[in-house]
Amino acid sequence: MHHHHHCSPPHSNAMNPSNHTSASSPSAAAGSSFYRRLHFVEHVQILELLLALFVFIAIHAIRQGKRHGLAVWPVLGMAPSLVAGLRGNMYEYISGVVCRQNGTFWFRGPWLTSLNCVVTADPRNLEHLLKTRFSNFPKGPYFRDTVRDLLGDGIFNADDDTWQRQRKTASIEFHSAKFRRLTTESLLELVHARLLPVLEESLRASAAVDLQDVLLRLTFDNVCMIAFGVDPGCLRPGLPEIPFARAFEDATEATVLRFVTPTCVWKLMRFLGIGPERTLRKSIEGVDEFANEVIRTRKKELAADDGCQRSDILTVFARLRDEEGRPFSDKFLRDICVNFILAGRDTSSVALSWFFWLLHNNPDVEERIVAELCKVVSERGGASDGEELVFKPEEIKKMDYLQAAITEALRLYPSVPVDHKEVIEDDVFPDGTVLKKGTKVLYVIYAMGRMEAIWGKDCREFRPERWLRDDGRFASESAYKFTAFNGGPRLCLGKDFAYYQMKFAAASILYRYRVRVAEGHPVAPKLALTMYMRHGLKVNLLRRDEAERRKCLAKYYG
Ligand code: HEM
Repeated sequence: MHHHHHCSPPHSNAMNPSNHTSASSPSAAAGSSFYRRLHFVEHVQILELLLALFVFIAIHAIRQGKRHGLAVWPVLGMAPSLVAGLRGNMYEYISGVVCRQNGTFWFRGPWLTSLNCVVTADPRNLEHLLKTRFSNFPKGPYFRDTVRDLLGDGIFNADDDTWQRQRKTASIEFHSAKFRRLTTESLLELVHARLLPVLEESLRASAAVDLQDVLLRLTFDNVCMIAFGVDPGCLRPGLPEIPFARAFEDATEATVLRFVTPTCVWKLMRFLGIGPERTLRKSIEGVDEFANEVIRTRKKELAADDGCQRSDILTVFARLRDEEGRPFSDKFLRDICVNFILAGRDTSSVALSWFFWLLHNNPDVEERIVAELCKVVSERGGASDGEELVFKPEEIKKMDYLQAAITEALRLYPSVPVDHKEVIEDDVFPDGTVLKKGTKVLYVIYAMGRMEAIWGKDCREFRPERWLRDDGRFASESAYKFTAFNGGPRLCLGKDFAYYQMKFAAASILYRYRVRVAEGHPVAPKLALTMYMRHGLKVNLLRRDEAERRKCLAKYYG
């Protein structure tokens, strides 16, 4: 692997002082002109002076930009440059900067804000951060403070012991046979009794449908079944609004808003109960109401019948005892469930939405997936049962090309486009970046999927083949290069489940339908912690019949 992230010719280290000499010449020129002008001071308009000063500062800021990646303005830091990014695609914009700076740069926020941070997309730094020096890079107090009202002490928001204990228990659970049965059964029910009928209805009515919305409903219902053992029923004909889902979404959005609001401002708003903080309090009440009801019912159930067959997260944790032999509090059980719902709610559906959009633009890949599905079905022996066909878990496992195509979609459109950590003790990144205690580190997962240094010249192409070995089997990549699921001890716990879910849903849809994006539908990422499609994904469905499936099979396996 090569480590230089050359998108532009190699240039000096960001900290290199040698640039200072060249930076001082415009200052000298501006200075002498300043004194010359002082002679005629009565004639000089204040406005003109200010203009000169501005030009001087602008030249200096832009020169600094050459070294630091973005222009650095007095007082405002790099913030003005971001406005340019806000108008276009912010992720692309940041990727461009990080690429030009060889993988890492310092973002300088406006004075008196806490926005200074190191931005990186260098696999060496990622390995250092996520694995080698894991304990030196927790989520940190800033993050915890900001999301505590919604997430409490749940796994997403916890560090150290609180995190470790939940991680261990949940990890054992996620790898148990019982849990696997729960995921396959819940998904079978959701896809066949709910997803396919909704899609069939849209086909029959020849009406466009927002596939992202439908998929979001699917995974929300699914993760609630996994976490709570309860199906909230978002994915139903007519696509009804479910108060719990609404409350959950509002609470997440209002929490995210805190990250772009100065801390003292949102804390004051919370104290006064106004603005988005009012919405947040109300929606958290909505979430808690639902959660507490489920927890109450479950505890009664468990007390009445110890041999209860459930294997959802809530049941598993409700049975556990802490070191002193006491059961966990209802509040802690609530935190655990809410965190799992947040983690597993939108990531898979958003990934699938980008996946279907990429297929629309790459019909060859779509045909090859269909060919693989047909091949797997043909290996069953016996009759293939047409429209009623249900993929079996061992068949899903055999679909290497589909796995590669979904992974390739996640490389280009990672559901979590940026993530962050905080530095506990002074440290140095493998690329030489010096980190002081308390520094915030942003890692740009989105940019990492588009770096020539990592993926080669065709890094921007959708090419599932890059994930396949010569024998056609899927070959995974280092978690520090392909970072969509995070890496190290905090690797996504739901990764295997997510793949199963995405593959099962995608296979079931593609076997029956051709998914065409509605003409002229605008596609752009939304600026949020999860990479939603800003305008959803309006699609028309066309029936894929047996003749067409055979054609695909013949083309690739004939
Ligand atoms: C395409 C789908 C998914 C992607 C791309 C994804 C990605 C990620 C990422 C990037 C993280 C690290 C977040 C952080 O620490 O800041 C994470 C953590 C986590 N994910 Fe996923 N995820 C997906 C699906 C799921 C699903 C379906 C579940 C559960 C049902 C899940 C459960 C979790 C949990 C519990 C964590 C926290 C792990 C820890 O902190 O120890 N994920 N995921």
